[in-house]
Amino acid sequence: MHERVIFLILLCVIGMLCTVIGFWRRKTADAAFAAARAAATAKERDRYCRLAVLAGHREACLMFCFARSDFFEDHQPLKPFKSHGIKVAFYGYYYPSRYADLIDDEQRAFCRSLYQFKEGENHGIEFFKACMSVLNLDDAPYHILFMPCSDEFKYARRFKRLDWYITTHRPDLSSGLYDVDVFESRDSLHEAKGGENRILERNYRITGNIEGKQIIIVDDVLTSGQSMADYKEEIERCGGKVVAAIFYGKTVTRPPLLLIKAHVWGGCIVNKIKELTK
Ligand SMILES: O=C(O)c1cc(=O)[nH]c(=O)n1[C@@H]1O[C@H](COP(=O)(O)O)[C@@H](O)[C@H]1O
Repeated sequence: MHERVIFLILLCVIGMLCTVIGFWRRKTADAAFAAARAAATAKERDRYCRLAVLAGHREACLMFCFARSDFFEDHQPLKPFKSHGIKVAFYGYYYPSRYADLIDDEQRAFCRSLYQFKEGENHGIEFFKACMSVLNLDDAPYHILFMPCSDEFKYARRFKRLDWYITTHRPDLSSGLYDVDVFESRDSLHEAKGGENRILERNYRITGNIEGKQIIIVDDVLTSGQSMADYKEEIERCGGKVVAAIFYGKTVTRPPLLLIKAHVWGGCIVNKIKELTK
């Protein structure tokens, strides 16, 4: 009986200790995360962000991962890679707006320029030139096909200045802006349900003659690559051959939080060992 009481008291003490430690751990994590968000320099931001990750802050994990895209991403801007059997290059990482508080000024500025490209306020010529040059294709001429978007108006507004640039400045290329008829509006793709298995409704048809042409696809954002693969299928059905695709942005991927935590904990342990063995 006596032992039982002692055991229960011990359990209560342990429970209370865990609650207090958990409370202060959360407070520390919140404070470190707030400091990371307010940090004036990248170094300070990195330091506080690491502290917040060590204290288990979820959003800090994402912030840390977005700051180290060179480590966590499989693909880097302007470094071509293969996706769905297509050679692909992109200009920079796109961070969806829900992550706006977790990225730095430079990343935010890039996303702003991407939105401006989507809205037709940014012509995208720098993006186009940069991506085309890293593709290293040497079998011109190539025919450029733009990805049909949610309606005809947005399609023309987004790509008309690239069409102008290609027709006036690039004798090695031809523009297929008018090869595609976007005949009805559809919902924005990222709102479509089903993730990578979503059913894509085609709101366009290819009306131009692309038979035998070597095609390069141009789009604003690459996320899963599903719409690129679907467009490739339709282009090939019409007799074109897709040789590459370029994107203004690639949606950043989110590795498992455990991987991010392991990276930060690993770095912390290595630093401590270095300090002790100095
Ligand atoms: O404008 C969109 O629908 C859109 C928003 C967004 O946050 N992410 C995004 O990828 N998209 C569009 O979705 C298409 C790419 O999606 P995936 O087919 O998954 O690669 C592109 O045409 C983008 O314009």
